[in-house]
Amino acid sequence: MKCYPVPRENLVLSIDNLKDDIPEEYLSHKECYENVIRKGSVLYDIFSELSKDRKHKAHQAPSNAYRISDGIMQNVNPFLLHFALFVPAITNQATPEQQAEFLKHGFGIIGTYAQTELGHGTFLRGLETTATLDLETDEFVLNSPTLTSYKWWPGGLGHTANHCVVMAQLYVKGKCHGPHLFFVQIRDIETHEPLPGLKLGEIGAKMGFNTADNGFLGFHNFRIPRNNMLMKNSQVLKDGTYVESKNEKLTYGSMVFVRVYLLSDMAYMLARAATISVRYSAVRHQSHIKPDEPEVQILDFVIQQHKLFISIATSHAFKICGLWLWQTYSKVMEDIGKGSMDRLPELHALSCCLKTTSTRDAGWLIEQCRLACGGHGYLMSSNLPSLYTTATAAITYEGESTVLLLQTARYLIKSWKRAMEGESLPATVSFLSEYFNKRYNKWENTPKGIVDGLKLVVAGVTKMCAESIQKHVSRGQQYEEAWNSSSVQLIKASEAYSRALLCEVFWFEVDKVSSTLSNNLAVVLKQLAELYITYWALEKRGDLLVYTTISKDDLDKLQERYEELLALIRPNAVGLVDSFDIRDEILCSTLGAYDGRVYERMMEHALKSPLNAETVNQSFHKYMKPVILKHKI
Ligand SMILES: CCCCCCCCCC/C=C\CCCCCC(=O)SCCNC(=O)CCNC(=O)[C@H](O)C(C)(C)COP(=O)(O)OP(=O)(O)OC[C@H]1O[C@@H](n2cnc3c(N)ncnc32)[C@H](O)[C@@H]1OP(=O)(O)O
Ligand SMILES: Cc1cc2nc3c(=O)[nH]c(=O)nc-3n(C[C@H](O)[C@H](O)[C@H](O)COP(=O)(O)OP(=O)(O)OC[C@H]3O[C@@H](n4cnc5c(N)ncnc54)[C@H](O)[C@@H]3O)c2cc1C
Repeated sequence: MKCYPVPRENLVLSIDNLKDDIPEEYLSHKECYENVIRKGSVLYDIFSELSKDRKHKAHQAPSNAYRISDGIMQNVNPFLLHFALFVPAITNQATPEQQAEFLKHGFGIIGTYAQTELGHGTFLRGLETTATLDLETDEFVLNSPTLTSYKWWPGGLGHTANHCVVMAQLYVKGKCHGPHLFFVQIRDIETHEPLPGLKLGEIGAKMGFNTADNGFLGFHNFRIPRNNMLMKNSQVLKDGTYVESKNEKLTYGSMVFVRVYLLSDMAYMLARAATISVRYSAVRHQSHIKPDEPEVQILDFVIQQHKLFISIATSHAFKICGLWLWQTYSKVMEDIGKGSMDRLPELHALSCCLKTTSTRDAGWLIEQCRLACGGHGYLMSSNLPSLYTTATAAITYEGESTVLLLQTARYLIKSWKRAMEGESLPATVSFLSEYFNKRYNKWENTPKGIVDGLKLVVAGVTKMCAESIQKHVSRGQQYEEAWNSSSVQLIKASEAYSRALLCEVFWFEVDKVSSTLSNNLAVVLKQLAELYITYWALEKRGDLLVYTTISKDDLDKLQERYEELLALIRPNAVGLVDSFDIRDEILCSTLGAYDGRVYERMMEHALKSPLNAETVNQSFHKYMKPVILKHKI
């Protein structure tokens, strides 16, 4: 068996059969898939060795080794779900004995996480796949009773995975106990043929993610041993006794893991887009600032700095907040391991709003980076279009953004009620209790002052939501109807909360470590953090005018400071994206390569187009020429 040392980028990137002769955009849908499986299998082998060394734990931050695959795959790795959800679901939701059993083949099996169905993605209690206990045979019988109950979307499900964790409604002795997770083999290990009683396939071409092999799966009286239900939190005994979980939401734990992780993932996606667009903006000369001087680097246009520097700052914000959220996640997982669920609602609320904001921001900021590169940003060889379609998928997967923001709003409203009753609150929402004492505080035009102002916005909007719900209830609506009637404001409360969290954590984490950094580094990091906070104060000036004592004069001063920060960051802009340290082979961009040879790389890439293999394409003679000659005067 090949034995790899812990992979380093240069080891992985030096493996010849991981390189593409033809750029992926010129391959067919099927060739694309076959190509990523070819490369993914090599990486899977390497990462399997790596993961064995690291003994995957439920809440250990995944190594960033999988980032190397971004460069190799140049798209989504169909094996990703194995590492992102299948293994974490088993280590999170199965007993130790089951883990030993299900993972005994180590990386000899390839899994995915099959929860979403054709008819349901958000409303998990509405999932239709059933798992019914057969007491006589000590098995569960899995069925897809309707077309809408077919599993639909799981990554790697179409043609890659041979196992999956399936979420199905548990039926024991005629009673439904709600969604539970089951370990299911779906293909023969040797032949890879679908097992009898299954209908498997891929769901077709998508806006992006086209190498993720998202698939569908239907069950027809498919039997699995009773022991294949993941039984760490709830159990079904041999005699059919159902032992319920201490908290039914623990079943959803695997989703929390990915949501928490996505903050860091988006930091990395943005770092790539910022690197490409800032480097390109340093190379591209276009137009004049002073009429009698040569054409300038487009990075010297202040509006270009306004478009791009927020992406540099946001990448650092997400990276720092991602570490903070990861530490929170790990602590809560440890508490749950000791039997305490107290902080699970807080973790759920934090992960929901931060996953949503980070994926949404990554989407529009990557698009802003693309647009800032003009026509060349529209080329697939710039890699900006692919970064956009990959990042924006995350706004939907792992919990659709609107739905998750409403989850956080649920937590904010509950916290507001507790605050009004004088209860003490977790630190992440304790500012709600201080609203009435602080809402008329004098505005401070400092990063801390802005953070305090953003928190007042959260409290003010949350109060408005609570009053709106109460108003609808007093007019005769049921609470759930009143909730629905107030949902536009509830989304606003969650968005404001998420922004305040990001600004607060970014500023105070940077402030905390700055004394340990070299002066130059501390200065630049603080400039980025202040740019981020000032950017969002200006974006949210309307809310600040409503809920704080900020004045027009304060805002004018903030605008001035923001423009000062752009000028201060300009000399370091290229150095800042270079410090993301993303190699050309992983950046995969003709516009963003370290050596700045943009035009040469663009031409080299263009010549790889199959269309350029001949000077006259056969279609001229077949189709064009007859028409031209017919109409020739
Ligand atoms: C080498 C290593 C690599 C590793 C890398 C990892 C990186 C990852 C990068 C990308 C990876 C993969 C690409 C694609 C992956 C995509 C995978 C998927 O998409 S899997 C499917 C995801 N689906 C969802 O997220 C579904 C969203 N829906 C829900 O979560 C729930 O249905 C709901 C929250 C919307 C509704 O819950 P419901 O039960 O219907 O009821 P309520 O709304 O009333 O909530 C009741 C109660 O429960 C609490 N709750 C809900 N969810 C959770 C949770 N997850 N955790 C904890 N608590 C939860 C909620 O707060 C309520 O509590 P109350 O006390 O009653 O208020
Ligand atoms: C690229 C990609 C990869 C994926 N990978 C996987 C995977 O590996 N495994 C897996 O199981 N799933 C996967 N999914 C599925 C994904 O998790 C679902 O698409 C997601 O959970 C949303 O569910 P849905 O698509 O059914 O949309 P729906 O839930 O039908 O939502 C549609 C619209 O209705 C709105 N809506 C729904 N409920 C509410 C509500 N309560 N209040 C207000 N508005 C509401 C939503 O906001 C949304 O705008 C993937 C999806 C994508 C795009």
